[in-house]
Amino acid sequence: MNSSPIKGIRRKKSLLSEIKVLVVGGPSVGKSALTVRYLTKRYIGEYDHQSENRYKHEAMINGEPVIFEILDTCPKSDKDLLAVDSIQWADGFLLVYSILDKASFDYIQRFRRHTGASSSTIPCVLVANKADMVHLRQVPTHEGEQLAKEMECYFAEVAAAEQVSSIADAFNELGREVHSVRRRSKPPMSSSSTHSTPSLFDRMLGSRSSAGIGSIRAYARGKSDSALPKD
Ligand SMILES: Nc1nc2c(ncn2[C@@H]2O[C@H](COP(=O)(O)OP(=O)(O)OP(=O)(O)O)[C@@H](O)[C@H]2O)c(=O)[nH]1
Repeated sequence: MNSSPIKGIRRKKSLLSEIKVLVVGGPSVGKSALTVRYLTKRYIGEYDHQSENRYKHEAMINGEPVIFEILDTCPKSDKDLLAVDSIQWADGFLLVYSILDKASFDYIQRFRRHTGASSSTIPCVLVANKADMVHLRQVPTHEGEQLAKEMECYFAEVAAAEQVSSIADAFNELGREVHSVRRRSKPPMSSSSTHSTPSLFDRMLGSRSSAGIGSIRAYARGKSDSALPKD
């Protein structure tokens, strides 16, 4: 696995706003299935588990065209939290666990402790995948809801295997959160300017004198939607 994915990305000058999304979660929770569902509307059952994948995708957020740059990560094990440079790179985290796998829920909680991630430090959304297999559920809905409440972020139970629009909703919600942070952290700029959100690393540096990452700055509380959306 390339531990430094950022270096591999050739940055072109673009008039569009870019939103860099890190898809985070333990092994086999469905990160690739969700990402490809979002990008192509198709479900592909099996993916290469050896390498990270990067994608670019144009979308409309708040009526504005944006480029989503998506890094679909590939941890080697439940213990493998992501490299710092991947974390620094991101404008937002799409946090994924599987409702069938308690260890994958624990992975997100460890990632949260590792990074201090919450919507008050960096935009994030929490997605519980494989909701088509409720009979094998290991993580109750209320535990996902509770974690999202603590992180002040959007939450949805979804099934990459069966749904399209609910997965797009999660990516779009993350895009809106990133936009919201940018609006709050920057003075108005001309519409032809490109934008970038202060990275988590910038925020960490900016918070050295304060109590921790979580104390840097709060912004709009995300909404929570625990119901399995019907496409
Ligand atoms: N039942 C069900 N299976 C799913 C769903 N999404 C993904 N899967 C299956 O879960 C397995 C893992 O999916 P991936 O998308 O490769 O998971 P990943 O998180 O990218 O895996 P790594 O790259 O190893 O970290 C595959 O067999 C998928 O077919 C879902 O919504 N429901």
